[in-house]
Amino acid sequence: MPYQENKEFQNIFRKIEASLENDLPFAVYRKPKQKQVTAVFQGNDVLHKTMDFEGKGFVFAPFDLKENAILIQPDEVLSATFQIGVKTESTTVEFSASGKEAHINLVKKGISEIEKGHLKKVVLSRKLEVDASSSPVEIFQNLLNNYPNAFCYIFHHPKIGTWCGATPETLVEIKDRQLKTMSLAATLPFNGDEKPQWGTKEIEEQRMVSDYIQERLGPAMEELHIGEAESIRAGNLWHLRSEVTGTLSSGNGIKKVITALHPTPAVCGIPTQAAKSFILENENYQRRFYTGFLGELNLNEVGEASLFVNLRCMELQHSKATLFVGGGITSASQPESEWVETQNKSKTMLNIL
Ligand SMILES: C=C(O[C@@H]1C=C(C(=O)O)C=C[C@H]1O)C(=O)O
Repeated sequence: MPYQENKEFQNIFRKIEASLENDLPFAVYRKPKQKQVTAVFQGNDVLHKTMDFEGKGFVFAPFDLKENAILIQPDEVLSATFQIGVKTESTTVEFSASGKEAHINLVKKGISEIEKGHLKKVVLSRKLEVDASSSPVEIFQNLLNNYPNAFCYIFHHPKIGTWCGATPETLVEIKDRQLKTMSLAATLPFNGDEKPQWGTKEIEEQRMVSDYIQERLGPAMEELHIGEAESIRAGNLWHLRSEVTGTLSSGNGIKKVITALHPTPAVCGIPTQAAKSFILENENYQRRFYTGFLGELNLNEVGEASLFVNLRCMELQHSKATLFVGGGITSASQPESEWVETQNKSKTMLNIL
């Protein structure tokens, strides 16, 4: 078991190991920039679903909501402070070119749909399989140690599988009708302390996400404010992000906000339905929970939610890990660069395996 002095934390780790052994559902997570780790354990293996988002617990929703959002019921909730320990040595990751041709062809097809005027933006992704010698608990501890600014989680349900990740993207936080979200898009590699130089492609791509949030969320809000775009670092990458804040109009709740926002153009495209159909018909695999969302639902109080987009994530199966990576395609995209971008994104998980 990974070492943490804190007794509460050791207890959580032991319970994770016991739940994995007994094949019982749980979710353990730490919110961005916080020290507290929360663990939600369900006492039986029933697969609970929530469609109205009125359930209470930890929600784990797929990209395509038709497949239903899973809810881990909070039969036992524990929390502990996590002391950040040693970062994983950053090793040079050996990339595999497997899947390159298929991804490049997919991106070319996406660009051609955009050129024909059927789409403005589409997010295209792929999966890659690698060996994972560490245990799920060790992998989770590596995520906690390496990505303090991300939402780090591990999720297990015997009927769904084991997933974990460190996502930089908030879907939405709602408390007392106050809402917070973000408009996140565009990617450049992080090289030392150099500030990223954004081109018009990236600036335009992020503005499209902000415009979408304004358009979709605006009608449900008493007021909505979208901040200036700024560069934020996520592991070995830079992104462009605007903070979004506002007050929900009375009568509008979590379901309304989720329906308005998910799937955002940061993970799907514009227009939403056409981009989603293109993704479902053309990507070479099933996304399942990648680019879905996850987090607290009515857990501390009814009407409160703290939800994150499931990016920089992987599914763990025995000693294999399946990683999921994608990127936004616009008319200015170049297939080869989009391939490299997915390789760079895969480092977030490859670095800690
Ligand atoms: C789709 C992913 O990331 C999203 C796509 C981005 C982009 O196109 O530049 C940037 C951040 C995320 O909104 C992913 O990490 O797999």
